[in-house]
Amino acid sequence: MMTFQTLDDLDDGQRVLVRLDLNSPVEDGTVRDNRRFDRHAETISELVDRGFEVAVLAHQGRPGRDDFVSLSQHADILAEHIDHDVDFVDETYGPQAIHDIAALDSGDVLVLENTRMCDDELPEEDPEVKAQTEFVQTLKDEFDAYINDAYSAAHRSHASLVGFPLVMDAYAGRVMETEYEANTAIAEKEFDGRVTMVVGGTKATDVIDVMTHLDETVDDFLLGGIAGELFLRAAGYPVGYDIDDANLYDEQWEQNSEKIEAMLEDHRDQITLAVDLAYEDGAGDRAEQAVDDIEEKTVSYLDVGSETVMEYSPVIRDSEAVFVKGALGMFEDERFSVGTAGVLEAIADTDCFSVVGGGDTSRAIEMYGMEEDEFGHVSIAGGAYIRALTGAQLVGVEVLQR
Ligand SMILES: Nc1ncnc2c1ncn2[C@@H]1O[C@H](COP(=O)(O)OP(=O)(O)O)[C@@H](O)[C@H]1O
Ligand SMILES: O=C(OP(=O)(O)O)[C@H](O)COP(=O)(O)O
Repeated sequence: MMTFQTLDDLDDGQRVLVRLDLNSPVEDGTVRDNRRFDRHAETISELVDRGFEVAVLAHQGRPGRDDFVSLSQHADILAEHIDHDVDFVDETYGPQAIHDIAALDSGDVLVLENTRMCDDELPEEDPEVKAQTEFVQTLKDEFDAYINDAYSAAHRSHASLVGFPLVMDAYAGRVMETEYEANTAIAEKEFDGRVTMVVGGTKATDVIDVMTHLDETVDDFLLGGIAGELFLRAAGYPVGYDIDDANLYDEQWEQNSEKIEAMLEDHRDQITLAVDLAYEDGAGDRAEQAVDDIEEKTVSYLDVGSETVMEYSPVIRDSEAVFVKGALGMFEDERFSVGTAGVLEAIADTDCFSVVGGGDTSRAIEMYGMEEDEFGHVSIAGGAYIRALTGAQLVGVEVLQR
């Protein structure tokens, strides 16, 4: 199955450029530790132990969003996970970065600044185009090899993910190897019984794209989060648009409304929408409202309601396989964890085969007292894993396999 080179094929002690996915939740400017650090720490520790000189590339957030911050905090969190010094430079490939890279010694680790702060990183373009960018052309000469460990970002055709393998010796890191193996095997599985997909989170565009390709594999889509509200909007409810200065709904509605309307038209019997939603009332408490009673959206809905969880749980109990992508609510705040924790508990209580994906969503497992081994596979990938479920190749994996 696997045709890329791995760390087993690489001689020790070389100068390596390693792409990780450290994209993390950011709350009031503070980067929250999560499973991605844990997993990538294994790759970095192995490289340190084998005497490599290591420079790390990673992204954080998207330009224009609150989570678009520097990687300086990530360097500190990574250092704690590998129990070893990690340096940081606030450039990705400028003169200071090149100076610090040149000064690396055996076993040193240097995190370079957020790749999305470079003009060349975005937007998505062909690997051949990305390989010719100044970003890739400048860094390629500083290293003996490129290692991609960022399976969870491998669905993006960005310079740091697809440019380097075309111009350097390229290898898969340990996370890339294990996530690729697990997710490819899952995509090939066949289930006799009901297959359910729980769809939530903030990245509606990713999930809607994939839903349109999974309509023959998945029997029931249970919706929540931002995607769920957009589907409610398409079904005629007055929700699913931005109020205040939020930027979660309208842009994604513009991009996806036709697809959502077509999904509802062609597959209404496979799609279950929330029957109630939760919001913060004037006293700061959780309040719930039936969607049928909403006349106008005057509050931000931050979770699905308890009635919805009661409707989703029996569907999960009757399923042979359940795939989760994205949280049903803002579970980081306990008041709005009812949907996400309720659905995960229903999965943990049954014998079904399950996959929980997403850097953010998988955090809810520990936060609400569940264990990883109550689920079939907990992936640190969200969008990449559901795309892999469709059988599609991920561009970042494809270039490693050339
Ligand atoms: N209604 C909502 N309003 C605001 N944020 C939400 C809502 N529902 C879910 N979220 C947020 O979605 C995040 C997960 O989104 P996403 O990035 O798509 O999933 P993942 O990281 O699991 O792939 C969670 O951190 C959660 O707070
Ligand atoms: O967090 C990520 O994806 P995910 O939320 O689907 O798990 C990846 O780092 C990709 O980030 P992006 O969706 O901003 O390109």
